[in-house]
Amino acid sequence: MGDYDALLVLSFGGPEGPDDVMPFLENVVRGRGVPRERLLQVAEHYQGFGGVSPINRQNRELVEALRPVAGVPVYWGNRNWRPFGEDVVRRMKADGVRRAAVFATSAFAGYSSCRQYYEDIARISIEGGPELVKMRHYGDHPGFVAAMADHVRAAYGRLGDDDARLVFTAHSVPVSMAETAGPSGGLYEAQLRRSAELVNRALGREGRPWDLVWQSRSGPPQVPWLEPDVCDHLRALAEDPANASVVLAPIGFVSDHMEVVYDLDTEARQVAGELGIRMERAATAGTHPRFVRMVRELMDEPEPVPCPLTCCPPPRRPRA
Ligand SMILES: CC1=C(CCC(=O)O)c2cc3nc(cc4[nH]c(cc5[nH]c(cc1n2)c(C)c5CCC(=O)O)c(CCC(=O)O)c4C)C(CCC(=O)O)=C3C
Ligand SMILES: [Fe+2]
Repeated sequence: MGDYDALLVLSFGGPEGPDDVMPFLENVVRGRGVPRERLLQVAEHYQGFGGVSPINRQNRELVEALRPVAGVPVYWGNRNWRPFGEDVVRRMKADGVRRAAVFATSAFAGYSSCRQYYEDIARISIEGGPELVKMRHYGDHPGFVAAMADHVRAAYGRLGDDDARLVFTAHSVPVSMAETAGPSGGLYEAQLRRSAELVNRALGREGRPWDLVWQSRSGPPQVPWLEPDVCDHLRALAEDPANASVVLAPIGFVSDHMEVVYDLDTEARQVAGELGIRMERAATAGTHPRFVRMVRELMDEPEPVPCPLTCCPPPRRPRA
């Protein structure tokens, strides 16, 4: 349908050793007004894992899983760390690629999750190089929904408690960014809610409660971000003794990132333990075969209409 001669997996990138951590973080926050203290704190999270984020390994595994299904050569490049998108595009040009489907490792609308990938594409595109066509948002795709549902079901199985509270999480963003997501605003949260509802339904749990809460807040404290934070939510749930256990489902992430292994598996797990709540974290979509097949199905859809340039504008710099 889309007639692509290559597939480019475009991702965020992450450090792969202690010396990578600070240069990586400086790439991420360049000009974004993230306070120094927050940056040093996040650097500690990475150093606690030997300076290695799980994201690159997960992306390598995704690329390997895609090779036999994509039907075209598969490339991988990142915004913030090696292999950088700009270098990969030069290789694609040398290989004679003319028109590549771009699969961003972020499923939803919004500045960080969508617009920034369009900015990456504009920045890395070169004269005589491949045309780069970004695939659509896919949080509502049956492949993503089925993969998440399988992983949530497995978490319920490990917990052995069908009555565990189902708590979906996604990366918090500034309230102003959430309000301007999508052509008429609010689309990041609306898509996440829709996706959570579809997963809940796929589990045969319609009518039973689920929550969508936020994690990994950044930025200066005076800037409001989406709330409640997952740890505060666990504290609120603990007030009702009916909430003896919780399944956390990181629906806002397509693979394990530092935000998942630190903010959920380390921090939220500790809070749950202190509160006497039993907790299981569902796996991210990762290389679930249905999720992998989804990527090829996206390539077979009619070429997606690009988002209008007016939606998901970059945040205004907070004044120091
Ligand atoms: C919505 C969203 C996603 C989900 C969509 C998607 O998946 O793309 C996401 C993903 C990710 N965010 C990541 C890492 C970081 N994000 C930061 C900072 C920020 N994230 C934001 C939003 C999001 N981020 C925002 C509004 C900021 C404030 C600064 C700014 O406006 O840019 C910072 C700075 C330090 C801090 O945390 O304060 C880091 C290190 C990694 C890599 C993790 C790894 O290494 O495993 C990944 C996949
Ligand atoms: Fe982030």
